[in-house]
Amino acid sequence: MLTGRLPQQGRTQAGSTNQNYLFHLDNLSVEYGSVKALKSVQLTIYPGEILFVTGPSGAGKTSLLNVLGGHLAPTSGKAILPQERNSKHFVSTVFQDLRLLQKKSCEDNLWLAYDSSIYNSKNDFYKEMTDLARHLQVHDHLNRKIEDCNGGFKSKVAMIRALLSRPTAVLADEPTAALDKDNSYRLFEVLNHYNHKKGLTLVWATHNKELIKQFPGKIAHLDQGRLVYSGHACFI
Ligand SMILES: Nc1ncnc2c1ncn2[C@@H]1O[C@H](COP(=O)(O)OP(=O)(O)OP(=O)(O)O)[C@@H](O)[C@H]1O
Repeated sequence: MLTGRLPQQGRTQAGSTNQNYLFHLDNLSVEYGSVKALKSVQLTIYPGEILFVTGPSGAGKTSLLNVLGGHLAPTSGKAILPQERNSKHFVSTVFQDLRLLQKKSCEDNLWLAYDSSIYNSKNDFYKEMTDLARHLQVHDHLNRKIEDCNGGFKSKVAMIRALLSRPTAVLADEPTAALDKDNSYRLFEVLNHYNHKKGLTLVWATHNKELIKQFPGKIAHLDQGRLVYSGHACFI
């Protein structure tokens, strides 16, 4: 089994922020009317890191991912995002609701990620798509309509679509919520492989402590909108 790389690069000796980061949140807050979803969050994510965002329901995990993906503007503070600094960076988000086209087949949904400027040919894209589908054991049913698939199957399709866009970073919001233990591990192994092979940065909101223990990375733990712990996962 592949294991996660401990993310040391980009840190100065004293542990302070240097400029090689991918994402940087500076004293960032998000409010929805009177609800304070994120409070003065300070967070830096470096290229090639695996970061698990943890915390109880309502702690602010989705809000944090939405800020990182550029889908939600902070109420105050600053978010410095890779996709805004450099157009060669692409950040792909797997939302909790997956955002798949229900009436289309799985394969049609995956083809939405095809971009002729990043693939040499449609054959190359098709090969990568079928390889990923085989690893995640969905290859026999790619002609199924999304509306006819179960939740776990759909989350795998959404993750494959995200990876096919060859992103710098994947932001995934509870992607294993509908998966059993074996399928959760299988999905994470594929992501871990992309992390090792291609330096993919992964930010993963999850309640799944077993998964975190199995694949070492870092943790950002939120509680009522505050980032109360940021560091290596071995301390959970
Ligand atoms: N669009 C919104 N309008 C008003 N309040 C919101 C909105 N989105 C989130 N909230 C509130 O902001 C807080 C943080 O929500 P968020 O969804 O970011 O937390 P979470 O940790 O992802 O929760 P969960 O694990 O249940 O998905 C919660 O109190 C939530 O009710």
